[in-house]
Amino acid sequence: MSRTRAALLGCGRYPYAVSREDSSHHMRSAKDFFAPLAVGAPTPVTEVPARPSRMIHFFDPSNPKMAAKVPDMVGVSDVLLGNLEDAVVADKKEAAREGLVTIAKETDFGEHTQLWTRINSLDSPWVLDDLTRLVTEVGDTLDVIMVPKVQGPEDIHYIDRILAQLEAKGGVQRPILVHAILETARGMANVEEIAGASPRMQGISLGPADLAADRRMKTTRVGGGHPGYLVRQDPAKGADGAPDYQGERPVFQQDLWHYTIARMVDACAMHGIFPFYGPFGDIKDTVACEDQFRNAFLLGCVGAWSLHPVQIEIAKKVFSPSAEDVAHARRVKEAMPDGRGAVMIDGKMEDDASWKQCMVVLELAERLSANDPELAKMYEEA
Ligand SMILES: CC(C)(COP(=O)(O)OP(=O)(O)OC[C@H]1O[C@@H](n2cnc3c(N)ncnc32)[C@H](O)[C@@H]1OP(=O)(O)O)[C@@H](O)C(=O)NCCC(=O)NCCSC(=O)C[C@](C)(O)C(=O)O
Ligand SMILES: [Mg+2]
Repeated sequence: MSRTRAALLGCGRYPYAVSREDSSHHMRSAKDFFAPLAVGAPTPVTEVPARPSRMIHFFDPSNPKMAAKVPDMVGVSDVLLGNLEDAVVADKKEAAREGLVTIAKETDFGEHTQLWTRINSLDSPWVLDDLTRLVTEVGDTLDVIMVPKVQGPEDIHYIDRILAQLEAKGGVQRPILVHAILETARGMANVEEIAGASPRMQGISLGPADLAADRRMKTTRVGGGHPGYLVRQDPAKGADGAPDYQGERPVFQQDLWHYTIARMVDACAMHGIFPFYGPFGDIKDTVACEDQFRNAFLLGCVGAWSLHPVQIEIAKKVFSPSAEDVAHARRVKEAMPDGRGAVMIDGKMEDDASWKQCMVVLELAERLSANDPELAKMYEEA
């Protein structure tokens, strides 16, 4: 804002009045950013650990059948998430919270499976007890807390501080990380600031159902495409040379979530955190689920949610690079060991930039196969 304009608006006392574009008023100083927010809280991480998180498998800790399956899913799912929010009815909220405390205490999650939770929304009557109970009782077992319906960086700042206070109170040894769900138009408009709001930020997921409702999109599906969202080929010319509007014309269904996912991926990449596609509600349509997951994988997401055991395998398949891509990446690395110059491989140009693309694939393949002998074997034979 210019000084004249600031004066005209009656804020002439502040010659450098903070404009809306200047977000620094939301931020702590760079030097304080990695200091604990409470005396006795663990020191924040400077880098988000890149642990395999191809699927975040949701279970309802108040559902005895689902809860009983958790120990068998250790080592099968990269992430197990005890859900306390939507899909858990109001009179089961406490049972879900207590169920999760018990599961966290009694289950050995091993080295490769993380335990996450999704807490109730910040305006709900349950969230304060969710945080207090979980962090002080099982804070050292919980890797990530997923926060629903995040509207802006102020929501993350609130969580950041209260987590530090509770970690200090519970003697938690390492900081619990935070994952935001993008499910409101305001959250979407603030996604870059949300991604950078705290060193605890681990990642962001798309929440397609709440987001669709909040935006007044007209799909009633939980994620996935829509046959009405399409482009149609031009009409062919009729016998008289005029367009034949009545003739058959192929249509191409488009991805309803393309803009949202792409923007979320950029926000996450710019802040060194991880983007995830969210849920795919049509459990029986495993084919379309795989397609949606793959679109997200290709655009940069590292994983998706699994709502039903059948979706774990889909995510594992999609979010692990294919043997073919790994083999190609290796060939490029062999042809250009230091990643410089330009060469031809199978009639295609490879250079410094495509070498980097190959490194993304190889690094992911290495990280995943370190935990998964089957995958390691597949890549070895590729
Ligand atoms: C879809 C439902 C109702 C079908 O449940 P079902 O019982 O009808 O399915 P089934 O095929 O008959 O189940 C077979 C067996 O698998 C078990 N089972 C089934 N699911 C699971 C599971 N997740 N984890 C572990 N076990 C599971 C189930 O208990 C059963 O066990 P049994 O053989 O012993 O009888 C059920 O799978 C379910 O409740 N899934 C989780 C739903 C959920 O968490 N929703 C919230 C996330 S999506 C969301 O919130 C939106 C978002 C982001 O916020 C936004 O876009 O805005
Ligand atoms: Mg939701």
